[in-house]
Amino acid sequence: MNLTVENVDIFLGAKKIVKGIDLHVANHSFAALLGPNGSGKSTLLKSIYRVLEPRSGTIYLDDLKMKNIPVKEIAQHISVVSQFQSNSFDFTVKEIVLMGRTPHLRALERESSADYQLVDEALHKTGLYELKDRSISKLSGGEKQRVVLARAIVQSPTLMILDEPSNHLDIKYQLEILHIIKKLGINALAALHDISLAAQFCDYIYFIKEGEIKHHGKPKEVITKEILKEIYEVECEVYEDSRTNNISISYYSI
Ligand SMILES: Nc1ncnc2c1ncn2[C@@H]1O[C@H](COP(=O)(O)OP(=O)(O)OP(=O)(O)O)[C@@H](O)[C@H]1O
Repeated sequence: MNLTVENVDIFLGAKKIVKGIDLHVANHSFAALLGPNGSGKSTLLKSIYRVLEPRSGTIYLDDLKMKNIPVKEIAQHISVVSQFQSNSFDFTVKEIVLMGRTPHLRALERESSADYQLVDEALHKTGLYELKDRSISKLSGGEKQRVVLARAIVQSPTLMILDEPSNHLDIKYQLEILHIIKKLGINALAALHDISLAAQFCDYIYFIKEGEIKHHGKPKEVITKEILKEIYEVECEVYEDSRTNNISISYYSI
């Protein structure tokens, strides 16, 4: 499903944290939300996956207002990858991943062999198959992060919302997780901190600062030293690697 955020304001307590944001993720694209600590990325994402209610503005899935769509139906379309919540310590990896099928089951319906097949595929994709019978409490931070991604994949979403999905991951798995998301070919919106990786994998970038979208565009249009200085207050040079065509950024020390 396509996501449209229209003129959204979000308050936390008395403070306006997100200010008049417009954003659009459509046509199987992968968009990144980039910005400094405290700029409002998680707050905006939480309003999209309905943990926070915007004070004003409208969020649409296709042309339906999100607040009018039943929660179960939303869960059939949107999956969320955020930080792992540690309240599921008794479950195995496979059991947690299987929970991703719940929105697609009727009351008391048992999972079918097709559901288990999806789980096995997601475990292979995320490099977790060997760990499938291990208790979630016995995983490293990065392994838990991959379990959350695997569960989100088996949910078969048409829109994935990710809040710093590669936070705990080493570089191999950062590359893999972004590659997996890209290959899903669905709409995805991810808050990220690594600008070069966002440039490499994302189709479109939104730069947020102090709760406002300051710039947006294709990676090569908006990842410039001038914009990075404005957003992050650091000096840098932006290069294009002639062999890979990827953007690389060299920062000056402060
Ligand atoms: N309950 C609250 N009341 C007031 N302000 C809050 C509350 N919760 C968070 N904030 C503030 O809201 C701002 C936005 O936080 P948010 O988590 O959305 O930022 P972020 O861009 O995701 O940051 P990071 O990159 O550090 O994860 C921060 O300045 C934070 O201190």
